[in-house]
Amino acid sequence: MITLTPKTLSPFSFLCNPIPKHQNQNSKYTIVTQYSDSNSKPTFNSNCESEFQTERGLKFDIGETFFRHESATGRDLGVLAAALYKRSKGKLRVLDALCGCGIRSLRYLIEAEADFVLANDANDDNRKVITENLSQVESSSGDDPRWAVTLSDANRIMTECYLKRDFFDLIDIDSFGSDSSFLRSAINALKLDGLLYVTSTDGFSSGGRRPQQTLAAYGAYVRPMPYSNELGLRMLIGGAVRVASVLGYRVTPLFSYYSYHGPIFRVMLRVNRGKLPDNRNYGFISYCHNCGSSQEYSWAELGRMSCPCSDSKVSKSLVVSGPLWTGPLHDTLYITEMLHLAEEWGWAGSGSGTDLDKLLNQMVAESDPRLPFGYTKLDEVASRAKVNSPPLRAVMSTLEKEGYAVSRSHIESNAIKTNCSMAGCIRIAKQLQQCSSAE
Ligand SMILES: C[S@@+](CC[C@H](N)C(=O)[O-])C[C@H]1O[C@@H](n2cnc3c(N)ncnc32)[C@H](O)[C@@H]1O
Repeated sequence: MITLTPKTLSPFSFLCNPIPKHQNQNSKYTIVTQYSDSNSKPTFNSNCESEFQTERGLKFDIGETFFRHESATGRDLGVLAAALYKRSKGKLRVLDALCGCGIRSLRYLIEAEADFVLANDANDDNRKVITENLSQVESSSGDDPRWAVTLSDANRIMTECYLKRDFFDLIDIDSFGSDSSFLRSAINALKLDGLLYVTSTDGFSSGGRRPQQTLAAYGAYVRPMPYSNELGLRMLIGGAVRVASVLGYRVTPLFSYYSYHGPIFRVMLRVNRGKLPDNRNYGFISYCHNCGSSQEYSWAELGRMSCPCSDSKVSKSLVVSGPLWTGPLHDTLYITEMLHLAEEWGWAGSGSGTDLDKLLNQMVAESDPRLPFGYTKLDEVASRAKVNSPPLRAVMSTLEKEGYAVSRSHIESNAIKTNCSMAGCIRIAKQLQQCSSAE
């Protein structure tokens, strides 16, 4: 058994040329450093110090592992995306690279019906609890193992898989802080058209207060803007775009999810052969503190940044972040199918009474291709219009009546996504104030 602590990590930076991937790669899984021992199935006994948890009806133990109840929604989304992948491809091999207690592995096995899950965590102490949890699932189906546990550094296990041409359909990177150091080996260990689910919890730098850190971790200089949490998602995707392109791959997001618990930024990416998008979807975003408008710039336009407002203070007022992913945050078709699957499973739809229902519906609405990046906070509109904060529903229905595209934002409750300018929103806020004063 090889057990490494994060400090013994090698970044494997010598691996510059990816091994060719084959879509239907069926090689037998042989490289795990430690298989679970299926003959010594543990029982859940009353001597356990920690109590069992349940999630979507599944029982599991967390022992002394790091576990966040608040991440259940992120796990729901991962399972839905994985289940759709399995339905369309007929096969699903998952690498849960930083598995904690193994709850994701369990859910990928049971709910997404993964054919095989490799549950890995660098912490040797987690072995018992991961194995206990996964032992609820038969360890093999015929001659084929259904799951295995390794206690290795994530980069090491992913690189070993890559070198053995043992590719996965889905790799889940649920890391502390930034995901950046795992991206290269994860992308290498994925099958073509595979899914990469990455997480970042370094909300401080995503908020734009640490541009030097975001530059180091994600290759993007990110400044504070009113929609900083969306920039955090765009920075995460942009970081993956950059690493993937070095290796000859391109990534596109299936969904992007922000949760204020943490805060946590999660994106599900599809990885395929390709290059950086041509001046599209990977560029710069500006925000003018003077007029509140935002713009997108390609690399070619870098020297020509200015704000449409003609105020002389403009150059001081304009802040720019990038390079970032500037394309869609969700794949409309995929997220819609996820919503339908959630309804089929009783996780969403009438009577489910869950936040997942609301979240998926908002994500579908957000994925309207007419909507630009960012969102407009109604408090900012009110402050610029010098009126009370306008009611969200009234603003949305006025915008719709005027022919604008509009949706709520899953990231910020009192904000809208719209293709109406800040000036237009200010006008509407003033009109609404006048109407309410006249009543
Ligand atoms: C955020 S927790 C995982 C939570 C789990 N995925 C869940 O949904 O409950 C991060 C885990 O990564 C493990 N870890 C930290 N650094 C690692 C590394 N370099 N390689 C593998 N595992 C690592 C920690 O032991 C911890 O269990």
